[in-house]
Amino acid sequence: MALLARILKARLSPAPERALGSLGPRTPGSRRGRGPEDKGVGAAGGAAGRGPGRGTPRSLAAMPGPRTLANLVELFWKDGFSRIHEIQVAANTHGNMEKIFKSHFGPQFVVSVADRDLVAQVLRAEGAAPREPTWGSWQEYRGLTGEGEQWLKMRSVLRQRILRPKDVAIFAGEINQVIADLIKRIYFLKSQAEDGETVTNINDLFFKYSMEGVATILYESRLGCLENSVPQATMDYIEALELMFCTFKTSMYAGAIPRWLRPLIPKPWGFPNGKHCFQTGQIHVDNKLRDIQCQMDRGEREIYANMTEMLLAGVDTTSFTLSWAVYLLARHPEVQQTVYREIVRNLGERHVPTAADVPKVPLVEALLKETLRLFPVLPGNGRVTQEDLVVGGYLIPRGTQLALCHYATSYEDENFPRAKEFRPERWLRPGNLRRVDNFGSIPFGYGARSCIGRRIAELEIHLLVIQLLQRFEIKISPWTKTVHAKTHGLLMPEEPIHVRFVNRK
Ligand code: HEM
Repeated sequence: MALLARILKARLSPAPERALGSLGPRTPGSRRGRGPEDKGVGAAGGAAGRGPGRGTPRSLAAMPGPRTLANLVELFWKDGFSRIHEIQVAANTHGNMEKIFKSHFGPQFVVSVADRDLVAQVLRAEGAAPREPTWGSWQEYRGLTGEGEQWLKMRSVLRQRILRPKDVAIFAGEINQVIADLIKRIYFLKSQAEDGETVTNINDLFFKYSMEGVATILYESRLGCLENSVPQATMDYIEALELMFCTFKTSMYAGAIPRWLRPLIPKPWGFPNGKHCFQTGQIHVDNKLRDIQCQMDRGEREIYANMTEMLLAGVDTTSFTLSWAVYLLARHPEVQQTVYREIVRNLGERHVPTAADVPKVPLVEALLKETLRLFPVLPGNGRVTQEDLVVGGYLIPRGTQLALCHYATSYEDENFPRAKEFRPERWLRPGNLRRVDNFGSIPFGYGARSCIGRRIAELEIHLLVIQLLQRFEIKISPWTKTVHAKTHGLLMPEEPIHVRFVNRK
């Protein structure tokens, strides 16, 4: 049954929601809300953690950080927004004092936390409905799904349906159909290439795969993204999505421009295509509603908004991750060979995998974790403190925007020995693969606000990687040099990646 149908069914007979009373204040490091899996990462609780002393907390005035003017020059003049991830690492390597630092982005004030234990402390102290910063135009879009109680209600329904691997396992059949179409498309593109092997700009291919995959799961309808001739309505939708992602960066700039200056600057921060995407999502949801003849007396708006949000959140994130994974495999043939051997040994050369097969190839799971450690599509998670917190010895007042810099923590040798190296096998230590509280690398976030589509993304990526490697040896094209990452809202390849898909005998 499509995810939408499952959610609607749940809405008609809602499962008991978490008491909203638990939204109340929380002391830092409080153990409330800890799940059974919530272990590991030693001294994260309380106001402890690395940083200045444990006595009376210092005020924000004493916190280090770049000067406002220097920061604006870095961001606007030197295009620092594209290098947010590198700036995180640079700040982090200047010593413990700068594992927590403050910055002004025009009217925005942000405290960045670039230390594994401090990040753990902040996330563990969260309430039931953590708030994210609303910066620039994203706010207009997020307004659709709401915050606080409204968000918590809808999320509690979604959460019960798609947050565990076994919940999403039933979508494997649909995902495999999309994979079959993707593989057909690869053969077609290869046949068009001069050398019969090269596929240019693989992210374009994976964008279409991710979009088709998420739409299939959410709406139980196919968009035709992977067909040779893509339907016009789908083309319009793809265009709207692409434009929408492009506005992310401009909206970040806009958020950093003081309000009084905005009337003087032409408006780049509108979110015109959000509306378009919302409408397209609505058409699909409406179709599905008619299909199952379900009468909804309340909550339709929330469902449209959540479904649209899921589609938006599930396309670029998955496609960039796939592009990075394939790039890393192509750049590291020895790793690719080891993963391939494990697949053949445990699943065979042509067996179409199910969700139950994935744990039989732990190296495929490790490959995804290592890819996301090196290239976390969201290089940081944002939060707004809901009460006063003491972090790293500083008193952070309620309502402060926090940037949790997990790109920086992912590149710390202390957290991951030889952190710059691509070594998927580092995740194979017992208990490491499925641990959710390795705060050094939390590419899907953590806690109540963490990625709701995580299990869908993992299934889409695991099943695809297995089948790609069963069929092809992936080699880097001579046209692709070293590809660097840039932050454009998400951490994405700076140049297009071209690879050769060489048929296996
Ligand atoms: C590799 C792929 C993906 C990555 C790395 C990723 C990562 C993330 C991260 C880091 C967050 C914020 C977490 C936080 O603030 O703690 C997030 C939120 C979210 N993700 Fe994903 N995501 C991926 C795929 C998906 C997919 C496939 C979907 C939908 C099908 C999805 C839906 C969402 C939604 C709806 C939110 C907002 C959650 C909320 O605010 O309640 N994501 N994701």
